[in-house]
Amino acid sequence: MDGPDSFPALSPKKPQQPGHMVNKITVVGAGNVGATTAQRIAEKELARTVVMVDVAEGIPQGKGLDQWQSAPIEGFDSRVIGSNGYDETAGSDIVVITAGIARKPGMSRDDLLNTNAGIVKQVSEQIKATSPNAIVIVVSNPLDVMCYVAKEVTGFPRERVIGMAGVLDTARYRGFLAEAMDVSVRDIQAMVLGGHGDTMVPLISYTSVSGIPVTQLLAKDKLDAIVDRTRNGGAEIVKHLKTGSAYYAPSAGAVQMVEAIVNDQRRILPCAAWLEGEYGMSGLYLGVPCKLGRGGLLQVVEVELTDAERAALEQSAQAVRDPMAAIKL
Ligand SMILES: NC(=O)c1ccc[n+]([C@@H]2O[C@H](COP(=O)([O-])OP(=O)(O)OC[C@H]3O[C@@H](n4cnc5c(N)ncnc54)[C@H](O)[C@@H]3O)[C@@H](O)[C@H]2O)c1
Ligand SMILES: O=C(O)C[C@H](O)C(=O)O
Repeated sequence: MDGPDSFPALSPKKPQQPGHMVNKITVVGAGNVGATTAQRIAEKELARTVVMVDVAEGIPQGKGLDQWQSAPIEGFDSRVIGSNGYDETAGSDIVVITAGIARKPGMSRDDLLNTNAGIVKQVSEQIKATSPNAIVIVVSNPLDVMCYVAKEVTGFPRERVIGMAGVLDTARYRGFLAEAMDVSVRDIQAMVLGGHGDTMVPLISYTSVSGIPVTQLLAKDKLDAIVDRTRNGGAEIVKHLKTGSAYYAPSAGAVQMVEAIVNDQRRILPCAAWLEGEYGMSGLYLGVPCKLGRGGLLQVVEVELTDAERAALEQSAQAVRDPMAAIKL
């Protein structure tokens, strides 16, 4: 029968997703990365309440309300709220720190060091006081050093302070490879380790396409160009945007880590972890393969590296140690 009566009854756009939700997830910083992260967490229903906190008056409240008003359309029941304080965040299961300034064209991430160390210190003090059992995922740059600040100030164990960068760097690498070979991104397995800077280490020896070593499918010069583009992937976007840096892929990376923890997925993802002897190094954060599940960092996975990869990882570690030594907490 024609006409409006034949229309099916309106139903939520998406069926309920399988999986768990925790009680509360806080995202500190309601800017580009923070707001997008909060939205993705809510849309995936990873927490009953998602709290956005920012020092900018009205911004987290306005964005929180706006996101919550998308819930009837998108069909999610996570409640999103915004605040300028930490009372609403009390007892968070997970806190994602995105507060801090972003770089502009011509700047390196290390140029953000002093400003963001002050911001991450202040945020970490608040988290320690209000959510002492939270798992903290750091996104603010320079990433590896900001993880150190968060760990030092909260005093949380390494299992509960982890950094997001490797998932993003690996996603860029996988995307460039998929494009070059005209294959699905889903079929590219890869891992980018090291610090989140120009010295990061895309591991060609662990890069495959549905199990086929990438070196059998792509010429060396093309592969080298992709490795180079990956290392400069953040700067490429900063150059386009002119003000601010990437946030769609970074927020997706942070939420993949959140999801692995909330759903106890035990995924092996490249994350910044505090090293305690793994890869022959201690006393710094560095991107390494990590098993994530309930509790946060369950294990740092050690893999064999070629001599060249090991040397590159050492060099990348030094590029983290230098700015780390320059900050005073
Ligand atoms: N690790 C990564 O891979 C990665 C990826 C993208 C961005 N980043 C970094 O994430 C950070 C945020 O980037 P963005 O694009 O969202 O920047 P943005 O400027 O859009 O947002 C940052 C927000 O932080 C807020 N803020 C500042 N001080 C604060 C404080 N003390 N407490 C709470 N909020 C505070 C600001 O008001 C602002 O809203 C930057 O340092 C950027 O370099 C890291
Ligand atoms: O490049 C930046 O400054 C932001 C972020 O670290 C990125 O890699 O996109």
